[in-house]
Amino acid sequence: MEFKHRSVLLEETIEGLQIRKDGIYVDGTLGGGGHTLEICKRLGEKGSIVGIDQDQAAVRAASIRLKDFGEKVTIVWSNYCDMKFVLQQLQIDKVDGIILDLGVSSYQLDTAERGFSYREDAPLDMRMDTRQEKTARDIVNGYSETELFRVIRDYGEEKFARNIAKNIVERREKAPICTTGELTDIIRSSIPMKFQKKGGHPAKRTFQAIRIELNKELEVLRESLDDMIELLNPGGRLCIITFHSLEDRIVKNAFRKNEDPCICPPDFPVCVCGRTSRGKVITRKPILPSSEEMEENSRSKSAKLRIFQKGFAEGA
Ligand SMILES: C[S@@+](CC[C@H](N)C(=O)[O-])C[C@H]1O[C@@H](n2cnc3c(N)ncnc32)[C@H](O)[C@@H]1O
Repeated sequence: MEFKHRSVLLEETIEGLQIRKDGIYVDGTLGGGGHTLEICKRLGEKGSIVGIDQDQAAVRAASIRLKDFGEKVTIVWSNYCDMKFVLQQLQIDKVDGIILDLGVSSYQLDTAERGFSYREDAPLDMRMDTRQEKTARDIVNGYSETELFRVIRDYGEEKFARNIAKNIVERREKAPICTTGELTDIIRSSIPMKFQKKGGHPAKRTFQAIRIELNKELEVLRESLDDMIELLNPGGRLCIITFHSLEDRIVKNAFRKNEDPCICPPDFPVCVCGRTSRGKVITRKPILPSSEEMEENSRSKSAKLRIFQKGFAEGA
């Protein structure tokens, strides 16, 4: 199947990165290589980019799409939480810009057998990295009712999480739940009809929740942001596109924390507040897609871009 994905907030992100011709950049969520391609076009002879994705299909597709840029691009099949290690292996100490365009690609959603979509019947999988053993099927059939409730409520912000968790547990007592179609039927039967007409497909929030839990999307993001800021050269920028409020909150708070200066009294011998201003937040309010983009690409509707710039002096 052809790798189809329309890059979101493309111009805004490229502008936000303030690309230097001789700079080194990292795309931590390479996908189809849409953002990386635009960065490559703006790089001079000495500039380069490292593209990372944990999905092998994305790595393959981007390698083909970006082949004309030769050694300017290095593509790595990895998780962006290992960015520091990946760069160490490539003998790169600091970079001039990092981009993350979070979530799933259209290719992942539209490839039925990957099991991300509630629109088609396929095995319950949802792994971004197929080297991982655990799948969505293990969560649906293995988590306790309380754990399922927590995941669906917290990561899906689903009003009917309790009902859905209860019905999953009831159904799997008869036979394991193996397909996206079976799960979608259970979700439908757990949400009162009048609520199914609002807020998109009734299974959307529960599928999102299980995907986030399985791929540890929020933990990985939370634990990687400080490292990424650390990896930037002075003046370097971190641009992050999020697709739901849970991700956006993590990014917003991490950026703020890295902007706030130390608040310890000046006579304290060591810092106890744990804050050191490492730069500034460029986007007080997130950048949103234009109405034209939202109209042309419905997947962009929930996108938000936030930008952080590394300071020229630590603690400044
Ligand atoms: C929205 S797509 C990126 C699309 C890309 N910017 C483009 O324009 O073609 C998100 C990609 O990030 C990857 N991804 C998500 N979380 C990741 C992680 N923690 N580490 C590496 N890749 C990740 C997914 O596999 C997916 O291919």
